[in-house]
Amino acid sequence: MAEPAGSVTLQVAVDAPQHSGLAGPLDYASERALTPGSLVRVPLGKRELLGIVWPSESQPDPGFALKSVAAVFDALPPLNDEWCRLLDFAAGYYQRSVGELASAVLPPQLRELSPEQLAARLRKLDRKPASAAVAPPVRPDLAPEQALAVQRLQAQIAGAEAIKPALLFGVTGSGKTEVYLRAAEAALAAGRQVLVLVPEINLTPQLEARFTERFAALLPQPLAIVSLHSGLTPAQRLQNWLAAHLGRARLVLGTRLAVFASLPDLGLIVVDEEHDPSYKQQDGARYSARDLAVWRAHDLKVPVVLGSATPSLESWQHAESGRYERLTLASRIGGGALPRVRLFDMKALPPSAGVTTALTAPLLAELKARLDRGEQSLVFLNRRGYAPVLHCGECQWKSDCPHCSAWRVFHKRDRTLRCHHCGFTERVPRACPNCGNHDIAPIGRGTERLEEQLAEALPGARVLRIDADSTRRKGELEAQLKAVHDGEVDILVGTQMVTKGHDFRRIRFVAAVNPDGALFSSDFRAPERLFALLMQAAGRAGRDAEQDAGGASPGEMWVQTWHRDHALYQALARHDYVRFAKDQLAERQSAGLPPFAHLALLRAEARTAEAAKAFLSAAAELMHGENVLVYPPVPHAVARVADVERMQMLVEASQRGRLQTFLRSWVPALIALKRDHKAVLRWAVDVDPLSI
Ligand SMILES: Nc1ncnc2c1ncn2[C@@H]1O[C@H](COP(=O)(O)OP(=O)(O)OP(=O)(O)O)[C@@H](O)[C@H]1O
Ligand SMILES: [Zn+2]
Repeated sequence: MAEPAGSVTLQVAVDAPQHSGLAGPLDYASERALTPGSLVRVPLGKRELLGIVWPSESQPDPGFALKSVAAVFDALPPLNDEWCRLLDFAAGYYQRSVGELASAVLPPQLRELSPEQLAARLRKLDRKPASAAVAPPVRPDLAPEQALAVQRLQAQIAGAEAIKPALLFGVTGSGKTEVYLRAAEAALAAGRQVLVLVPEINLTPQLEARFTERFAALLPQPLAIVSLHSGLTPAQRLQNWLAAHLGRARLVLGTRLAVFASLPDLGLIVVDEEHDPSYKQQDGARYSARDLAVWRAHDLKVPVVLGSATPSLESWQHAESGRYERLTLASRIGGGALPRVRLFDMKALPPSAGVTTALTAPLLAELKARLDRGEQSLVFLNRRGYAPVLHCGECQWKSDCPHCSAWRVFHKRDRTLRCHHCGFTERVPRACPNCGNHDIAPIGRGTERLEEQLAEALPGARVLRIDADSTRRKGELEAQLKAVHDGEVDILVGTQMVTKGHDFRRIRFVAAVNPDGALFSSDFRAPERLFALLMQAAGRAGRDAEQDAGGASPGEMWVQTWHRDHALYQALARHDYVRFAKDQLAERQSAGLPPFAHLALLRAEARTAEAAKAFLSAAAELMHGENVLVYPPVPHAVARVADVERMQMLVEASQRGRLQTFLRSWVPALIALKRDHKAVLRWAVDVDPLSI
């Protein structure tokens, strides 16, 4: 029966911040019934916002006049149930409102366009020309281990095998990408869409090129292969999102936000470098795209592949317990050897002139020898800038940031002191601002200084630095990577930006010059991250087996360390992730840490540490007799940023369900509690926090 005009009550998810107390979808009146998942515009306070009609039971008459839906995006098919379930789950799990999460993950332009404008964009999609015809690609014959992995995945895709998340544990250069390509091919052939997630925007062009090369002939329709990440222009992002939503895009490649793409025929999810911390969103709704990918695949009963040479300990534990199926690629393509890892004992180094703590005499000699043979090398230092701090030898002044509990980093190129936390930037002073001494000097080194020192020590060498500073402008990174691939670079200096994922064919030698810092961090995940980073870095060396055969010197990695005997380095030297994981998991288990316990972190920020702490202490008071353990509030590792003090408090539960039950009642209580703590500027709950 058609209802009279204005009489339907709809639930609409809108971006009302959770802290406003408007947690769930809100009621609106509508002239006609709308399918759940329809996009609408609705009034909220003085504004008009994008909303999504949310699936719900039929609503009783509220007994008062509701505001009406202002406009309906009729031209756009509604988001489907599966998408709404994903949002519901993620919002609940990470303790945010559905509307807030939806607004964070939908293309920003959707919020700005009117229904007419959106309809015009949709028409524009129809006018996209098809790509030029290309020859079918040549596919390499699979190595035996690859073939086995592909076969297992194909069995799941074909429905011949029960669906179970697969952990593709493959050493660097073992051809994991080829396994993704074959699995994707099977899913595409079955008429399904494929979602491929990568941790870094930087890695998307390379991956897009590989997938396009493989599938361009199979998928000639316009927009059949698209990417989704925050580096796109708003118009591109909307276009690609729409293509996915309409089912035109068959293959979607993207960063963590792409896990929320609307994909009506989704049939396979790939998460490359699944251990990478970038999969965790670090503000707003702090979701883990990796974990949501696993949830989404489970919900849809489609296969998901998590790939890594150094899986997260969470995933590894699932493989050990049998919840995930482990698919192993133990050898490199072409039978190439993994690079030999040499732990270089800094204590044993005889003091000699001209030797700095990073560029030791033996390291320079090795780089020189490689240079003379025309081989490429990579020097890895995870710190950008020229030097982490400037120092006055007279009065001991240091270049601290006036707004943060951190040093300002010296950047020589533009002669600035820059705070990497709050961005505060000043010209480098000519003399010590404290005592006037002219002799102020940098302490320590970043990539910029390393680059300079290398160029001085090895005249004639073509040294290139790649880090966040050298790649600020669009296209710079691509150009720099191309120079490396084309052999126009002898020595590449870089941060972790260059250690991840790149298929460098010419690099034979990798040196990590100062990695010890993370060994003694208070964060229990620091060793896991360091190990992964160094394994990745090592993995950039000697990737081309033909060069091995061609008599080039063996691929090698040097680690300059003061702690040669540390178990982490010993495992690294043997490429023994399995042993490393076993040791770490034993430690985690005896300490009651994840994956054997489940954590949430309550963070609070205020002008004073006392105010932040008072809120956290009061929050702890709220939870009497609960099944969770609360640790005392502690300052954040960088306690003050931009004049704001940051405190945090850890909550631990033995089971995920218990933690969730607890959070469901605690978070609303925190919203109320905040009203009595006016000095608190911001607070947030981080579920499954990554850095502590
Ligand atoms: N079966 C195969 N035959 C020949 N070459 C292959 C095969 N599989 C992969 N390759 C090539 O081997 C190289 C390494 O593969 P790939 O980049 O997929 O490794 P990976 O396991 O993803 O490495 P990493 O973890 O270091 O990124 C690539 O250049 C790829 O084209
Ligand atoms: Zn600062």
